[in-house]
Amino acid sequence: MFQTKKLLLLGSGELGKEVIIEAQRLGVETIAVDRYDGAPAMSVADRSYVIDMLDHEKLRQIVEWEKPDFLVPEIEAIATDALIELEKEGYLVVPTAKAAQLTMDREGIRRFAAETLDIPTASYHFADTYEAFQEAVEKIGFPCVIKPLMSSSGKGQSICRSQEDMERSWQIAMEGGRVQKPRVIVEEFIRFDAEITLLTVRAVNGTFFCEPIGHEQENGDYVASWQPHQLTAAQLEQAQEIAERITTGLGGYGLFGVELFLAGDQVYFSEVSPRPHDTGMVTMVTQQLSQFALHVRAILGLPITEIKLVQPGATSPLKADDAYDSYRISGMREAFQEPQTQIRIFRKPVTTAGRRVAVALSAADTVNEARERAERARNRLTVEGQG
Ligand SMILES: Nc1ncnc2c1ncn2[C@@H]1O[C@H](COP(=O)(O)OP(=O)(O)OP(=O)(O)O)[C@@H](O)[C@H]1O
Ligand SMILES: NCC(=O)N[C@@H]1O[C@H](COP(=O)([O-])[O-])[C@@H](O)[C@H]1O
Ligand SMILES: [Mg+2]
Repeated sequence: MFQTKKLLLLGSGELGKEVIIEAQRLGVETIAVDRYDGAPAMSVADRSYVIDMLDHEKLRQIVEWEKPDFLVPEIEAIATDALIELEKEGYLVVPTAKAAQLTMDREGIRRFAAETLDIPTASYHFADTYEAFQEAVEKIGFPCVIKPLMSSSGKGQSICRSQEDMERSWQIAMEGGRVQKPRVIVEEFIRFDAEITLLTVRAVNGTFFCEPIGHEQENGDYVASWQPHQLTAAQLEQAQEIAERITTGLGGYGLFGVELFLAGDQVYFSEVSPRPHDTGMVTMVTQQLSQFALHVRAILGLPITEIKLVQPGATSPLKADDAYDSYRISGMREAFQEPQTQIRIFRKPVTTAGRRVAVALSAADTVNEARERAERARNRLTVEGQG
């Protein structure tokens, strides 16, 4: 029998699917877990489980049953207190249980970055009643950004521009959060020139940075990403210093997506994913080792040498316009007219309005050309739904 390590993935979306593929390439046995059946990574894993990952006991049961060598969170919404316990019992949580716990909600990571590590961020306040929210908005001033503590891909997020927006912003946050805890972060609105993800790998032989990835967001969810994004020498130095400090603070081995805002000479930390990042899907066409391959190598305790950017590239995500119980994606023949273009179809079983279902990835001699190619390819794809 082939003896190998076992990796258990908590969260099985499009990013986890690529992690599993990379782990399998290195001979690792893979188990995918998510809250619903037919999640993308499940189709490529050795086996899978469907549980409520916020349920401490259920999570523990699966871990005790499978006894994995690596517990790899793929989303934030996990019973992280169970991960803390399991780590104490000797399980290896990627990158660390502390990283999973601090990034599970916005308060943990924001306080850690701004208050413990003294890293520059937008000013912020937390509120768990409408009255406290009103006070927080008053302190921060308009415009400000309102987000539920536990959400991702912009769910529940809004910009509050004036007194008239306040009730609406509170309501959006209450409906968009993942747990029914009425707590929000009110953030100063940063008028940034650009925002980037700095993929940072902590491996057995040191910390490595990928070329910065530029991206654009609409309603808190990404709509375009490209690599490289040119930074001035001063910006790059600050960005790498922030990334080094935050990832050292979280510890462990793995890849992190450090989200930063660039405003003039100032670099602000926004948040960090202790795992591959959606905007980092671009590395599947730009780097010799994608963010997923780097994550797996680092997790396994294997060394990383140079991270080579082979050519500029860009991504353009395809989102469903509505909720469909049954749907198909058409237009691949037309999309593939674009040179140096690939498509990843995630095969999510159902859609909701705005749910990401596929991504177009293009390479070119310049970032601009790659962006145009990816966007044209994605525009030729359509989500045709029923029900
Ligand atoms: N304080 C801010 N000032 C200006 N823009 C902001 C601010 N906070 C967030 N944004 C915008 O909203 C986007 C999403 O915010 P954030 O990353 O906090 O949300 P998220 O739900 O965690 O998204 P994801 O899970 O995709 O990373 C940011 O990338 C940025 O474009
Ligand atoms: N910004 C975080 C992010 O992109 N996470 C990715 O989206 C999946 C959830 O998608 P869903 O909400 O469509 O199920 C997650 O499992 C992960 O792969
Ligand atoms: Mg973000």
